Amino acid sequence: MQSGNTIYIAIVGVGGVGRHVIAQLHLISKEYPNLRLCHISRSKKSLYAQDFEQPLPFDSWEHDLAQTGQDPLSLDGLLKYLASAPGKSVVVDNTSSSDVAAAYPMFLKQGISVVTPNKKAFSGSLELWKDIFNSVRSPSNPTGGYVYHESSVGAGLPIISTLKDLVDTGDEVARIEGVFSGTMSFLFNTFAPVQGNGGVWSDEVRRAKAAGFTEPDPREDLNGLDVARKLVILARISGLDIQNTSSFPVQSLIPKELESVKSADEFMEGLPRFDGTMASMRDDANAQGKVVRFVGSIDVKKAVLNVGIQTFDKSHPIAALKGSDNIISFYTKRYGSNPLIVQGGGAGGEVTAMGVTADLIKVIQRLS
Ligand SMILES: NC(=O)C1=CN([C@@H]2O[C@H](COP(=O)(O)OP(=O)(O)OC[C@H]3O[C@@H](n4cnc5c(N)ncnc54)[C@H](OP(=O)(O)O)[C@@H]3O)[C@@H](O)[C@H]2O)C=CC1
Ligand SMILES: N[C@@H](CC=O)C(=O)O
Repeated sequence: MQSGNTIYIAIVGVGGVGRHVIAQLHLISKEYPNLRLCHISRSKKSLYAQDFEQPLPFDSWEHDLAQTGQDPLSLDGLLKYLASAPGKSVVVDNTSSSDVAAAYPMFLKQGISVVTPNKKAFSGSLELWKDIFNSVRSPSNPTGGYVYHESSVGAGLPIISTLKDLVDTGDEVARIEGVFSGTMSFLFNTFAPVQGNGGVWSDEVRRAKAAGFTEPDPREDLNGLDVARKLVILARISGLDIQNTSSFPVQSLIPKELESVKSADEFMEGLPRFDGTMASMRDDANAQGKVVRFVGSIDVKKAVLNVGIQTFDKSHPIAALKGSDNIISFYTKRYGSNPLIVQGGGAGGEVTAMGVTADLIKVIQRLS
């Protein structure tokens, strides 16, 4: 028999991030013996512990999912299943699905906590944002679940927690700016390096996808929306009521001619035709001793957000980034003209899963 203190974990999505979350849960399971893996799903298959007595294995799940996986439960079905658990439960959403994101209030209202790197809920409609945070456990709502989404901005980097700490302790955040996309960082660092020749744009996009930096559909990175989503999340935490990603200018790097192609594969096939355009932009900047980089900024005081390409002197810290690094600067009243800066790998399965697992540990500690 499991005690009421047992915490049941349902993993939704086992791609680049989700599989590392399970591996990291395996690592921490000795420290948290009350943790049970009860459900694992991908888009077309799922596994679940029928009666909660036999938890799913942390090691052989992939084989079991392939061999004995069943049709996934609907989101309502997952809610009913978790609500019947003989203990507390947490949904870990490792998808980029808007449908799963829209279901967070439903889970939270039933006392089921949510941990996720998925940006869709927090950057979607302001109504959904409010519904989520009104459903979270609080003194006035003691039956709600907890929600944590650190990895929705900066992967495993402490961006959301840092901003929340600044806001909660009464600092005045004036401006947040930097490189918010691991994919864009990798692309521009390799395609337009400070020294030496850069690569070919479409080849670098393929490499970013193969490294697990891009969104499931890399057009979501190249169209600027991934960065725009992150800015919406940070702006809302800073106190701005941003309606959605259409509320401010977002520069897209999707060539006009490829805007209407249906699949990501078709897009990748067409992309090499535009390598020359990207190379000209790089070479123009280089001729002025500069490099191009894809950045975002939030002027919190003026409620102005911007996403797009800018040129930087080769000596600028943004020009010197390596790999998939993000660099995010918080200008606040307390920090004055020397911003608080967070920098490091901003994409990839393992580092993103670290942020998710760390959030999960916070939930486990609060529920235990
Ligand atoms: N990769 C990164 O560096 C970072 C990613 N993130 C976020 O993490 C999330 C996951 O990214 P990543 O792992 O790279 O993406 P992947 O495409 O590698 O994995 C997505 C997983 O979600 C599954 N899935 C999709 N829709 C559903 C659904 N409705 N129900 C159940 N499973 C579903 C997919 O199923 P199937 O296997 O069948 O395709 C797949 O297993 C995204 O929201 C992304 O924005 C955040 C920060 C960094
Ligand atoms: N595709 C995203 C993944 C993390 O959010 C990125 O490249 O930053």
